[in-house]
Amino acid sequence: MTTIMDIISGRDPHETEFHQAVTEVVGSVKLVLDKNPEYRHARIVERMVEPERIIQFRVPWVDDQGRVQVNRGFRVEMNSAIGPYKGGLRFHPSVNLSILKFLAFEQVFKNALTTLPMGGAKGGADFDPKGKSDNEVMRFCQSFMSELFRHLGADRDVPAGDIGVGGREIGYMFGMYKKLKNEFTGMLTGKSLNWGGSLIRPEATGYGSVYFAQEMLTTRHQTLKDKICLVSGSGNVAQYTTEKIIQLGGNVVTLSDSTGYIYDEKGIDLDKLVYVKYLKNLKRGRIREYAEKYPEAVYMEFDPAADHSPLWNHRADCAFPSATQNEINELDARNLVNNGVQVVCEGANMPTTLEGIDIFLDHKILFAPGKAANAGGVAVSGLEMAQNAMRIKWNSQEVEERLRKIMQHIHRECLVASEEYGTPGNYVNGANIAGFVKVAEAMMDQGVV
Ligand SMILES: NC(=O)C1=CN([C@@H]2O[C@H](COP(=O)(O)OP(=O)(O)OC[C@H]3O[C@@H](n4cnc5c(N)ncnc54)[C@H](OP(=O)(O)O)[C@@H]3O)[C@@H](O)[C@H]2O)C=CC1
Ligand SMILES: O=C(O)CCC(=O)C(=O)O
Repeated sequence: MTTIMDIISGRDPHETEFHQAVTEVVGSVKLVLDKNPEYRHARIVERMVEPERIIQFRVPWVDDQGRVQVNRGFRVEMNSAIGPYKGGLRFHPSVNLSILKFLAFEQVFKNALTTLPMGGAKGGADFDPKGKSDNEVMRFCQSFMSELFRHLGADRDVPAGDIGVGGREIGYMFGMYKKLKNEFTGMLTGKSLNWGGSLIRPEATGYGSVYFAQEMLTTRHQTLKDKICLVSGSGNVAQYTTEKIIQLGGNVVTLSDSTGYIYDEKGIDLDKLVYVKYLKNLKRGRIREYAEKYPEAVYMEFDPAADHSPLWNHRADCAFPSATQNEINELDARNLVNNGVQVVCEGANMPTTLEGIDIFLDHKILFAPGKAANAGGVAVSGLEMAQNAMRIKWNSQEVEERLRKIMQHIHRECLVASEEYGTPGNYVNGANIAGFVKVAEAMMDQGVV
């Protein structure tokens, strides 16, 4: 019998990240398909793994030396069964169709979990903003949007940020869209506060991830107070994960970027975090500089040839991988377990390999997959869309309270689904199944389209 994996690996044999994301979901939803043969008959999964539309385009721009540069831009519109396409844009040299298809696929289930009406998409370019001047980034963003604009709209497709795309890039892209379409609409989220952005959107992914960890700990009558936490990354998600952990009494001892990590045994407090935000968001420097400013911290360079990451080999209670995909492999997972970790909460998308996930599940670690744990970002994007549509603005308490309730709801949904399908406490199955059923039901209602 031909399996889903045969179909996708036959069609696109090199898309390893996409295969990984699909393997994980298919493993969970098999339980649903066995109970609901109508989904098999309607070939729901076969349809879900094929993007509704992929847009690929040339992005030419001129650098500060007057040389013409050419990048490749994409938007993968995966599924619009429950709402307009929604998901971030990633600017990073590693961007390709495999990575964007895995991200768009994950986004479909994540967005369904938020309970808000959003379909799933992801896009970006193999452009590296690192080391570029503001003017170069602006010219790139303008060129990127001069093609993508025709596919976007508040009721059609609403991108946001992701790796390499923050407030600066969203601003440049919004400006170009507005000029080309001569309209001011909420067709991007993550906008600045004074022109349509929502309070708490920058904080939302990190805060939401920590709320999710808190909910998981509550099931074991514990809190984050005094817990030692390993956080990877030092960008948007890592910064606000760290902030919320500190607010809840935990102790964050690591941060990283793609070249290395810092270990600060005394803990990163709110003052040090202010410096990290300045270093990463304004100075656009390297995390190494943290250890130069705070000599109590040590900096370790990553060895690209190493079989594990030393960041995950410290004594700790909780781990919040918040940098990128596949940053925790099987050996890292074993190291975390041997070092006493009880909670692994994925702020990044798919940061753990399939083998790593198995280790966590086998050891009954409280393991939250990214599509549940980091859904707070897109949830507040959904709230930004709602505020834009109503032409109102909620205050930060209101938005954060909605975020907290959404994360509690997602946590409950995951637990309920995992129990209903015979794997209690397995948040991977819970998230995949709860997200899948909502999208599958909408696809059944809407016929074969
Ligand atoms: N922003 C959001 O709202 C959401 C983000 N996510 C996910 O969270 C993760 C982080 O995103 P975000 O914080 O927004 O991105 P940022 O660009 O703000 O930060 C990314 C961080 O991860 C590091 N990083 C990036 N690529 C690699 C790599 N290949 N190897 C090691 N480190 C790397 C970066 O280091 P360096 O500076 O050296 O590149 C940087 O510290 C991603 O997986 C993203 O998809 C998920 C949900 C929402
Ligand atoms: O806010 C959004 O629309 C998308 C955020 C995102 O890219 C993600 O959840 O991975």
